[in-house]
Amino acid sequence: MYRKEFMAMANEEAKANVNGSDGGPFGCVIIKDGKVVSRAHNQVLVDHDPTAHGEITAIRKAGQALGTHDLTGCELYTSAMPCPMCLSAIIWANIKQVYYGNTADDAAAIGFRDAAIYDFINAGLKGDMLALTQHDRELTIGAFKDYQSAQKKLY
Ligand SMILES: Nc1ccnc(=O)[nH]1
Repeated sequence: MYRKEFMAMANEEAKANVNGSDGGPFGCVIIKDGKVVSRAHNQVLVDHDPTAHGEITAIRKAGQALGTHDLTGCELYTSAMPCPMCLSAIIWANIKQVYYGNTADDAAAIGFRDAAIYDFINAGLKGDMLALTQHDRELTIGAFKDYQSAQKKLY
């Protein structure tokens, strides 16, 4: 169930980057059983890490706090609509509930590319944002096959 106090907390994290200079104005809080597991803001600039979005940083901290990569049962509050990278990370983490404040268009209005990346994906990964081409599958497929065989031996 949505609780405004947690969105306010995510917003406080976002505002920390308006006054400070760790990165963009994005904050995130992860909740489990009504308790804060982690809170974080965008650290792209301070970490020299383009993946250090508020959501990714909060997921990393939650994994450390809970001792697992599986955040089943957690809820995520973010001050802005997750970008495609963060959306994927949230799904990989098995988080099933996300509450967000600002929209991707709001982020575009202050110069962030979230909406442009969604447009690229919706256009079937075609366009000049990224050249994405497949090569030499016969070279790379072996690791997948070996992984599958090894896993099967475990059961
Ligand atoms: N939703 C977001 C977009 C960009 N950066 C972030 O940290 N979060």
